Amino acid sequence: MKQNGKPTALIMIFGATGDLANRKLFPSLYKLFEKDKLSEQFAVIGIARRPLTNDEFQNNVRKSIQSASKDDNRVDEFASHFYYHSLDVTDSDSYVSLKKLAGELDEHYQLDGNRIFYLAMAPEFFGTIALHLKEDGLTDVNGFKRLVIEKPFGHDLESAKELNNQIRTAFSEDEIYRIDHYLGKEMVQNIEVIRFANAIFEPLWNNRFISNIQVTSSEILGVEERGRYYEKSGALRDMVQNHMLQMVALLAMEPPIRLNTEEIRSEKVKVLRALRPMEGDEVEQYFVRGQYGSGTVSGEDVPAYRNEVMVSEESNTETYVAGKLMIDNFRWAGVPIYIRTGKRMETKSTKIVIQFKDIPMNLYYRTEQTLNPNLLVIHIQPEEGITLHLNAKKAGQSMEATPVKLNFANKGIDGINTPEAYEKLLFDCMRGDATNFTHWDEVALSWGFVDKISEVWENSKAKNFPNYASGSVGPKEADELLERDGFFWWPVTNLDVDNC
Ligand SMILES: NC(=O)C1=CN([C@@H]2O[C@H](COP(=O)(O)OP(=O)(O)OC[C@H]3O[C@@H](n4cnc5c(N)ncnc54)[C@H](OP(=O)(O)O)[C@@H]3O)[C@@H](O)[C@H]2O)C=CC1
Ligand SMILES: O=C1O[C@H](COP(=O)(O)O)[C@@H](O)[C@H](O)[C@H]1O
Repeated sequence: MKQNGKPTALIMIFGATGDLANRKLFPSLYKLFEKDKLSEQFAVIGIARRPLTNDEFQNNVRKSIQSASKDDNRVDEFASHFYYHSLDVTDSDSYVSLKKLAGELDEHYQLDGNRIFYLAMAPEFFGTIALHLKEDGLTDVNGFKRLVIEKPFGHDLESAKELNNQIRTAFSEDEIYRIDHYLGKEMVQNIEVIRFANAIFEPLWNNRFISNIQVTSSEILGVEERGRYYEKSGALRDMVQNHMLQMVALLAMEPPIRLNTEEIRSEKVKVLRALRPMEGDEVEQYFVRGQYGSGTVSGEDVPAYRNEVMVSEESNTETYVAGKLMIDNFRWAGVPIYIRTGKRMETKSTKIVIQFKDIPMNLYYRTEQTLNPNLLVIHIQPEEGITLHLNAKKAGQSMEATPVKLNFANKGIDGINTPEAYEKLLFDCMRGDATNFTHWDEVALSWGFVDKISEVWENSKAKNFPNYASGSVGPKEADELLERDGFFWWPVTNLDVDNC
């Protein structure tokens, strides 16, 4: 049910005193409220163990959105919708009082029994919470019930299946919203539009015209305080299984017959099914792992991964992955899709470069000039936009060609203030649009692919770790991966919209 077309719901945030809730969820909800996308009929119950009064919790909420707003009255009004319930999620008894509070708020705000359960907690609790929600009757409602679940969704295919079975006892697949925050990014959502709304791209979007695709997501940050989690995860599970493969699926999928959740997901699933599987001894041929050593980042000396807090001095965990993916279907046969992601790199940048094949005959050969390949660059972050690299005539008497760039930058458009990924995703969830969340089939196929690689890496110690310095572009083996195919990584720094 909606009020003036706006969604109404009771949102229960499990892990409401944590980092994610404070840094992302409260500010995103506030943005929706400020933009008048939330009706007055909403309430939030924050859940965590530590004892807090409603007033203390509302103060925390106010603090978390301080930088997002100057309007104190709006902030107070927003915070008044927040309630706190202290509960240990493993303690069966405490769900009874949570149910009572939920019922009272439902009535007070006339929420029509709509409930969103947002699990912003460590994944080991996901199954327990879902079971309690069902057993203790919190999911017995007249309205909709939706479960929003954070990553990581399992550690491998087997554990992901186990977790999925647990949450499926309480929620059906279409009630589960598995967050991949990359799917909430403006320019990731734009991939579909660039491809399917432009006559000049879609006819060329195949192995006849594209020579290779490069997807880079590099970070300046190291592992920070997340050593305990990251040691068991590594870049493969942390970034490749989800964000990187999701971007690849969007780039490679067939045009869906309709722009709805089922059709788009079904096309993405087909891409993941077509990923060329690797046998154990092929992993080294297709994938490169790296771990950062000490170095200088943005003028500051930083320690090696092995010297970070909660990290073993002999850690075999990768903080960098580069890989070559082959999609064995009619459209993509023979086109390598290279991916790379790493921590403590020289720059923060997520970019997609589509490199087109050279034209069949270079008419400008007499000038002994090598033409640059046409590139379409999709700038995901920090800058958002598109650059098309072309060749044009150099001004003057000669017929020499010179590279030119056509740019579109989101920030160049008046009034555009791209919403944060979490803002978009929360709104989608409230509206019941699951397109930008991952379906179980996508999760299972991604784990199936990644498990092959992690099995090999876990059973063979990387002899050369650390193999790249903090602040660098990663290990040399990643360059060799492309050199073997006659390609090179397009440097992400020179392709910026701002540099054009
Ligand atoms: N932080 C981020 O940017 C991102 C986080 N995630 C994922 O989101 C989830 C939460 O991350 P994050 O916010 O960083 O984690 P934090 O460690 O900061 O927060 C954990 C929260 O869980 C609560 N909690 C812990 N144990 C219990 C318990 N037994 N019963 C009730 N509450 C409990 C804690 O409060 P208390 O101690 O008071 O009980 C706290 O509110 C994780 O799955 C993480 O992987 C995903 C992407 C980004
Ligand atoms: O999910 C994760 O993503 C972040 C990178 O996200 P971005 O939006 O800043 O590109 C990464 O730092 C983190 O390790 C990972 O868990």
